[in-house]
Amino acid sequence: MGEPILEVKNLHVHFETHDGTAEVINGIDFTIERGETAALVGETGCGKSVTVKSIMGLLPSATIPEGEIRYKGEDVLSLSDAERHSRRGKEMSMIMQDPMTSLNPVLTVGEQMMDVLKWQGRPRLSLSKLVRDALSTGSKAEHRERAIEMLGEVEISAPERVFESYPVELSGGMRQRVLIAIALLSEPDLLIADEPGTALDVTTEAKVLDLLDELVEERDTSVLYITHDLGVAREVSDRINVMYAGEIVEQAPTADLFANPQHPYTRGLLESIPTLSTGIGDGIEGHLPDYTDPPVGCRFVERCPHAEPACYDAYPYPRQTGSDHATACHLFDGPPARERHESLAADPVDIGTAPWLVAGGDAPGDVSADGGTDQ
Ligand SMILES: Nc1ncnc2c1ncn2[C@@H]1O[C@H](COP(=O)(O)OP(=O)(O)OP(=O)(O)O)[C@@H](O)[C@H]1O
Repeated sequence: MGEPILEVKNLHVHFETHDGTAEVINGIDFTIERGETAALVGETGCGKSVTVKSIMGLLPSATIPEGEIRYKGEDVLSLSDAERHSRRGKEMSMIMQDPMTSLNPVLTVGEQMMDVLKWQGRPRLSLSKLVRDALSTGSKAEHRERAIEMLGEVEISAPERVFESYPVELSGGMRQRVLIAIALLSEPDLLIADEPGTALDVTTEAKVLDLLDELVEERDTSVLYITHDLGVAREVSDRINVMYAGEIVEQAPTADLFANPQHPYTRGLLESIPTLSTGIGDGIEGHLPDYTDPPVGCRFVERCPHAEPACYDAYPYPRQTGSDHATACHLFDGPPARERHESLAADPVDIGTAPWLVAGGDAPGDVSADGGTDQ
């Protein structure tokens, strides 16, 4: 195992709502190694953005009753706002989902990039430090040159013109490239990419994803990639964490996850990947549970075709189901995949073997090697 850059351990994130406490993130664990691209995959509303905003410290309305987030070994939850702010941008950077709302419409691209270069890594409201730093962080002309160079690196063909443009004057693909340029300006060690191609058409999305892949590979940047699409995760990531209703239900290296998908939810997501022949996937029937009143056992229980009574009552603690594969489902047995956290500790429950592992069993769908299902 390589050196971890980010470790999330037993993270719980709650929100107070009119209907009570929403227990959105329920004890997740995952690690990203240096230079690795990890994906967090799950359908809309399953808690991907809440997870990454917790890592970035961008959720002032949330409480974190338990858990740790370690960046380069440092416990970021114990840092002050100023200390976290100083790591954002410089150490960790984020590309948001929607390029139109992530860019400020009243500032030119150049003004927004210059702001990043001027403010990167500086704690807010520290005037004395600002004055000291002003002497050592490079001139306006140098910042301009660096920003235009970065626009060239994201393959914008007229970088000087785009530097002077307002976001509304650019196409969706150009705006997304600008966001990538801004996120990489400070050469962060960890980049969080929250569905960076979602707002684009399929061809432009593919180009933007390829470009991002190249840029992070050149820089050896670690990436946490957020997507609802397992097909996209397979293209971009070394390791996949499958998330359902605020829990990580399966994690494995990408090739292993596709060769041997285990959790019924993962298999459902695989069946949802559009196939070449039909152009559509089957989707998974049903809805996410209410976060203010989640099931005490498995959160997927109401949608699972293999649910047994025990699944309603017993929390499926993640088990080591392969040398580097973990699954949180009572159909899979194995040693605990992680340290047993008091609040979630559970004894194994025997509900038998996954039907698709039994010869002639009732498989939920034949997952073909290319990730789609044979129709
Ligand atoms: N500030 C908040 N207050 C209350 N609930 C919130 C808040 N932010 C997010 N949530 C809830 O947390 C749940 C998970 O949301 P989240 O945005 O993380 O999902 P997601 O997996 O990123 O979905 P998408 O792919 O649509 O962005 C949702 O039910 C959402 O309503």
